[in-house]
Amino acid sequence: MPLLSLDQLTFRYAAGGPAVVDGLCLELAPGETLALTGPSGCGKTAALRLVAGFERPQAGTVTLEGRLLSGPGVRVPSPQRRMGMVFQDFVLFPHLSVLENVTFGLDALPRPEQVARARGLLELFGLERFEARKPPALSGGQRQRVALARALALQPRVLLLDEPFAQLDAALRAVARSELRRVLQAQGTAVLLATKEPAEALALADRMAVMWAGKVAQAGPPEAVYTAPRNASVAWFLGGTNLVPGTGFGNGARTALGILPLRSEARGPVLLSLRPESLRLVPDTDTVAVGGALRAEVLAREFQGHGVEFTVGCAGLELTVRGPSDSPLRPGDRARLEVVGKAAVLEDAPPHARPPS
Ligand SMILES: Nc1ncnc2c1ncn2[C@@H]1O[C@H](COP(=O)(O)OP(=O)(O)OP(=O)(O)O)[C@@H](O)[C@H]1O
Repeated sequence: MPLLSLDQLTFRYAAGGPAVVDGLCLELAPGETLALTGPSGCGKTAALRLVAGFERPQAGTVTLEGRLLSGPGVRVPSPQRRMGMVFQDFVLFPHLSVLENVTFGLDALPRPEQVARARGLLELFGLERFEARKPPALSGGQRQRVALARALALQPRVLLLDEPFAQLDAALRAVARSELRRVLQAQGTAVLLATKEPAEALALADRMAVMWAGKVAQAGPPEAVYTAPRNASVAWFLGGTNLVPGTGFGNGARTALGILPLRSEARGPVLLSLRPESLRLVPDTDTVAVGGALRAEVLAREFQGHGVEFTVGCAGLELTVRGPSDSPLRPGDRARLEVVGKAAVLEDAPPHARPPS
């Protein structure tokens, strides 16, 4: 039995307004981290607020361990849901020490147990040296970890995290991410995480659900969703892609780039997603044309530190290609393009098969 179920959950902020959560169905297994991801405004926060009990759905249900929390005529108040929450604007008590912040709400336990539990969590987050400090004397990242420790100290059945790393810089975010993953694994806590950073969802989640306009566009393990996006929106959201129309003939498709191997079988007109890392650019130093090689021209080059992203023109298509940061290629250079990965078959209709608008 899933720990938490959302079934056909539908929510509008105003009567007659748009459904910001639109028939949402999700299940969270015990100990699982499920990331809700998708572009800004797709309804991630609204979904978390419905689970937390801050909002009342107009239709559908929220069930925890078989108990109805929200549904027709039922609304269990938020404090009785025993969920831990760290939302974007998490608040610590500034006048209390770190230790007192983490033991806050553990009144039912004898003081030595409160302190032992809080110290155990502070240690897991590498915060043991700061237990006597007050939040204003901590960095943003340290405060963030105290907020997470405080939420976990209450041993919630489900931890709801809404953009928990929003206030951290990129380097600190990567550290906090791996730290949180380690702590969650050690604690076995089930987590529903909302993030608009695809990298965060890909790195942290056991399963992810990409949301689009209040609905789940695609759900599954991060590797599966990344390598086989269902449609162009999901492919774009998870790190950009190249859309290539073609004609499928089983496990391959004829395209302007030649015959491409496919991740799944397709026949007839198809739209394919070819990730930028599935393409490779080789400087074209030969004066003689190489049989079968695709000729490309570098149109633009963006240095990204860990690599370079090129825009190239090839066979009438404009493509994005990732390359190593020391690539000598510059705009205007000619190059050869090699396809080194498989293309994913999208559900979207290819351009020429779309009905005229
Ligand atoms: N209090 C409100 N009243 C009316 N509409 C709202 C309210 N809060 C949010 N919305 C709208 O509901 C939709 C979903 O918002 P939500 O905050 O759930 O999106 P999100 O996916 O969490 O976005 P972000 O990643 O930017 O936090 C948006 O169109 C937003 O403008």
